[in-house]
Amino acid sequence: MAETKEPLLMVRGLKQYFRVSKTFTVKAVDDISFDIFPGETYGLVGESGSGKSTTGQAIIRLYEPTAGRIVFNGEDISGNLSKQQSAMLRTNMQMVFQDPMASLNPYKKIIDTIAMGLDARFPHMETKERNERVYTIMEKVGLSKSQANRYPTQFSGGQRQRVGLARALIMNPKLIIADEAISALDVSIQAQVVNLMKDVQQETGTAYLFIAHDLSMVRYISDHIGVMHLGHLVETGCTEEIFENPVHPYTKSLLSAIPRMNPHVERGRRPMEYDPKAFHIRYTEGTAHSLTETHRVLATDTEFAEWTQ
Ligand SMILES: Nc1ncnc2c1ncn2[C@@H]1O[C@H](COP(=O)(O)OP(=O)(O)OP(=O)(O)O)[C@@H](O)[C@H]1O
Repeated sequence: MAETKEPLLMVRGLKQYFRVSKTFTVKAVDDISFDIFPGETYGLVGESGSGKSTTGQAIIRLYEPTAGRIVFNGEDISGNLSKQQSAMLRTNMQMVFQDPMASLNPYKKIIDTIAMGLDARFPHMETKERNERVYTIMEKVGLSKSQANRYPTQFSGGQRQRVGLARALIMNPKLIIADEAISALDVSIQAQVVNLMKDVQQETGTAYLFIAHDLSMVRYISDHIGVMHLGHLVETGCTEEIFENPVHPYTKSLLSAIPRMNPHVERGRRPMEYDPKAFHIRYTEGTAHSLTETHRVLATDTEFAEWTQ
């Protein structure tokens, strides 16, 4: 079981603030902690602006974290990175973005886009081997070798996202951060890409940080889920626990907003009002050997007692 292993990624007290003016600081991510285990998927959900993307970007070190610790693959990567740590990160952690068209260079052939990581990391690799590796990975994501010399505009949205996944997979990463990777796709294509991601995970053992707002897809792919609201991780636990027994009012409100076919259920949607400043992390440390094993909720002691009665 995943929980008996050491976490692949440990995030502790991560804060990512942006100073936008002399007097105003955006607390995009405010003191969040969670673990991702090797080969598992951690779904990060929450409304727009809740800090999901910033969390992913801080983890892959597009930013210098304001505070907190990020331990990845046994290395503390929260401070200044050594050359060796940067190389480790560029190989073992990859990102797949929301808009495949915007993240692919339209003037670059697919073969060269997919090989970008290889070219940077192994500049002296023989062309034959490099191309063979690209063809293998293309096949893995359901693209054919004959498409390698085409340009992004010659692909559909779903195919472009397969290219994005191939570009990440070619480095054989331990963690892929998929930031709204399926949101721009048609619903039927979303399912195909998510199934592909699951298959790839089975085969390669890569872990995912799956950032999304579509809760049904998140439920389908994730082992654990974290719910973000206004920069806070208000609740985290295993997927079934969160869906079957949500504790935090925000999670309840988010789940109640999933569209249902039944009109009576539709009427039961609940708005959510609470003052996030009044909350603190009730369960910061799990009593068992892993943090994510404990269903953690951001709440005051009294509120927590009330919800769990
Ligand atoms: N570089 C930045 N400078 C200033 N503010 C930022 C920056 N990046 C993000 N923010 C702010 O941080 C907050 C969180 O943004 P973030 O993009 O992480 O949210 P999100 O949950 O991913 O939302 P979405 O789903 O819309 O992308 C927002 O208020 C955003 O405006």
